[in-house]
Amino acid sequence: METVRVNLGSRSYDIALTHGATANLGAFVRAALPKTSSVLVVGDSNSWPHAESIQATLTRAGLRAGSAVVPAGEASKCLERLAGLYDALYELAADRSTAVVAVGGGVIGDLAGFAAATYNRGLPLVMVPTTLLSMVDSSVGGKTGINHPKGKNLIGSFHQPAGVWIDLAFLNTLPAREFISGLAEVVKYGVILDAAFFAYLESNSHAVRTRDPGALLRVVTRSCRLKADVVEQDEYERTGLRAVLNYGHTFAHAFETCGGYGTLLHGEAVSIGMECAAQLARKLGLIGDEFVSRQTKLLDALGLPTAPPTRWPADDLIAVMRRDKKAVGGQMRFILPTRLGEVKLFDDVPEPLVRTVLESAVSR
Ligand SMILES: NC(=O)c1ccc[n+]([C@@H]2O[C@H](COP(=O)([O-])OP(=O)(O)OC[C@H]3O[C@@H](n4cnc5c(N)ncnc54)[C@H](O)[C@@H]3O)[C@@H](O)[C@H]2O)c1
Ligand SMILES: O=C(O)C(=O)C[C@@H](O)[C@H](O)[C@H](O)COP(=O)(O)O
Ligand SMILES: [Zn+2]
Repeated sequence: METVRVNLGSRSYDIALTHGATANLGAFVRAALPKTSSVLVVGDSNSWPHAESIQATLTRAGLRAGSAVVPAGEASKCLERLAGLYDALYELAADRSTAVVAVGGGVIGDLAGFAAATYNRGLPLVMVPTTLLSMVDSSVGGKTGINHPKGKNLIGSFHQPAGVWIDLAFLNTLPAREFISGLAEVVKYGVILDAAFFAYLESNSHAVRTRDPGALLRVVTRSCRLKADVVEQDEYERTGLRAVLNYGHTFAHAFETCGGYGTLLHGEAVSIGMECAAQLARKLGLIGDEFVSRQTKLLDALGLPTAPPTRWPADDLIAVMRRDKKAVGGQMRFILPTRLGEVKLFDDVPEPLVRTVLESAVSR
């Protein structure tokens, strides 16, 4: 077992990286949360087989374990499903030591995490990510929340988990499209923080895409460490540093929102968003053609899309971008690359340039 430590003072926690060792999760939860005697295990209709066996494991460890299942998919990041989790916590007679155990992808982590952040004004949270995307990104760092029909993740809070339990064996049941979607956030780390990691992905794209165990462990461990380093320095996205994790996301969130949260997977939208951000940076003279083509080639090699499936009206996309959480006074903000391994925040990008990038995106 490997461990990545997230150092946040009294909110520090371990990310445990295992392979097929989930029988030990009870001991992990007991060590992280010695005062906890009851848990609510939350999963979705696809992650449920894993969640059910986790519920049994936690019961064997002497914890009173209730459960709640929500329908799979992005649409579950909504008020109705959140209310269902509050009801389940009430039925369980949850007190402030009751832990929420989120077993699933980013949807379950964000939704159950927000229920944990708000029920009784805050319950302990344990993340058990079961998709690649949630292992490398959403289970780490404490962002929780749900969508507003007009804007992605507009309702939420920062609530760090008490521990993250990654079992790579969970990926054995993950469909290819979902696995590939998670790779977009992995490429993101290379672009924004680590040129050597980007080069590793270029040289090992086949091993990564075919889920070679060694490549997978390296990719997940490095991604968690890179994200933890950023979160440790700017936990609440106040200094602007954490915003680098939003590379490609100004565009991505607009695509997801205009698609009604049902057209593109989050990672697919991020991949297209990174392509748009690179095109924008090239038009601004921040980077050259070589950067753009290396990024596009890697995304292609990993099976990720680089153009939106539909031509959403630029006006609609821009309206969403102006309400993005990073926006200030309706001014769009973009994280743009300045060289491989480095990005900066820009809030003065001329709208016509953004429009050009959006309008040329489908035909690329
Ligand atoms: N909080 C954060 O920091 C953060 C970071 C990145 C993304 N996100 C959010 O995460 C969400 C995307 O996460 P995701 O890609 O994990 O999507 P997801 O949670 O919808 O999971 C993808 C699909 O895989 C299924 N699934 C999950 N585990 C499985 C398994 N082991 N075997 C078979 N099927 C399985 C799910 O039921 C779902 O159908 C988005 O809502 C995004 O906004 C949050
Ligand atoms: O953890 C972060 O910070 C991120 O930005 C990670 C992103 O991959 C993730 O999609 C996040 O939910 C987007 O943040 P948001 O604040 O724009 O909703
Ligand atoms: Zn993301």
